[in-house]
Amino acid sequence: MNVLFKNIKELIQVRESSVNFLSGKEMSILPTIKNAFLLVKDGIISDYGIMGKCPEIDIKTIDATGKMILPSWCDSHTHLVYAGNREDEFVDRINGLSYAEIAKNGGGILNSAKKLQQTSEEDLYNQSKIRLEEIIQLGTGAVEIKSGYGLTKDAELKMLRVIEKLKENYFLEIKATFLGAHALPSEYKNNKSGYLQMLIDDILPTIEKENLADFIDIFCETGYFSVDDTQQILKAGKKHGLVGKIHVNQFTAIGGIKAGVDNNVLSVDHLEEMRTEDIEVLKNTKTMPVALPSCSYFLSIPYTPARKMIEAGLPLALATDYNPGSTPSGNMNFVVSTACIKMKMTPEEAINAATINGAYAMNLLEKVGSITKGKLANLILTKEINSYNFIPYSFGNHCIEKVFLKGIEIKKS
Ligand SMILES: N=CN[C@@H](CCC(=O)O)C(=O)O
Ligand SMILES: [Zn+2]
Repeated sequence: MNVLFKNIKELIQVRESSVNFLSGKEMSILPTIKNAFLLVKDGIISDYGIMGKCPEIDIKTIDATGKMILPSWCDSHTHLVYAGNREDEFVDRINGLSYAEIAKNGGGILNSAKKLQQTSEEDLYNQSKIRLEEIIQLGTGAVEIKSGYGLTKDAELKMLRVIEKLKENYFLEIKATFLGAHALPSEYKNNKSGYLQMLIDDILPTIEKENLADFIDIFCETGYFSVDDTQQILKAGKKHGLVGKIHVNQFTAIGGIKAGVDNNVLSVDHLEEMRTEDIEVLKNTKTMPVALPSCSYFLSIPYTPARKMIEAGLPLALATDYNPGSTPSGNMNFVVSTACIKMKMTPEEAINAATINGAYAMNLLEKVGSITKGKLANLILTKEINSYNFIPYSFGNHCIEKVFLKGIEIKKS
């Protein structure tokens, strides 16, 4: 698709050449061009600059007077393929039960797994595509989606095939993660090593053969999977060509971050409970810390200590964690606002964390995350706003007028 955007009030996140992820002080710099044009050819960003240099060509033109353009959000952590909902557990928590107590009583991840196992692949696809279309309208142009609500070979593969089908049918970038080690199914209640062996010997070879995943993940947490389990799963995933990611330090800090770094994981996600040693171990590594503020909001647990981490020179990405239990929301606009309001990130830091650093956390930096020649024209066109600070300021709302994927305007279906 070819299109020329003219009179853009401010073109946000402009990077001459593809940068690596942003850390520490770099995160406070958000390069922009005021009164700009942006030229898209064949779905790719082809040129941009000040209006004085706008080319005179005869192609579809969009006048963006008073409006801003920024790269689409990059949401590097979701579980948006799931069956049914868990609003009953939400009420249980209001009435005083904790997330852990609900899980202990057969709720939580096992509750979602039961529902998913009983749902056909077609039904699961239809439920999931509604959520995918919803997040596209909310400005997400690249997303990672995990399995992990199957917990049997059939159901895990069903989830990954649904993700594959979403990839085929939608224009946004999608990465798939195998999260078989999300919780221990009741059939394996007293046989955790047997379950891990089943994931490794039975499911991983099929995933590799059918090319169904890019990443491998595990819930490294007290009561779920240990640091040793994490090492085992990450190593097995690597053998099958999967890059590691981990759910870690959500409720307790048990040394999982070090295990992740030792295994060169691409990202460590959650990080609500961070010790000084966890921050230290992340310094000068290629592992992206990922914060999920909507999860902290929904579960009323601590927020990832963004200021401490950025001031220690670390990078930080922001993602939604869209899932039926801890975060039934895939709204990156809310994530960016909440990061500013509750984690005291500046708008510049939050936008960098939700674009460039999110793209890095999905190995998608070559394609998305900034306005750079050669990257995909996955774009947000805002309504008329005074400054980009209005994006996080208008929390609970959003200032998106239109979204474009590969230069094509995606209208609500
Ligand atoms: N913490 C582990 N997994 C999900 C929540 C799972 C659930 O409650 O369904 C998360 O990232 O928050
Ligand atoms: Zn998660």
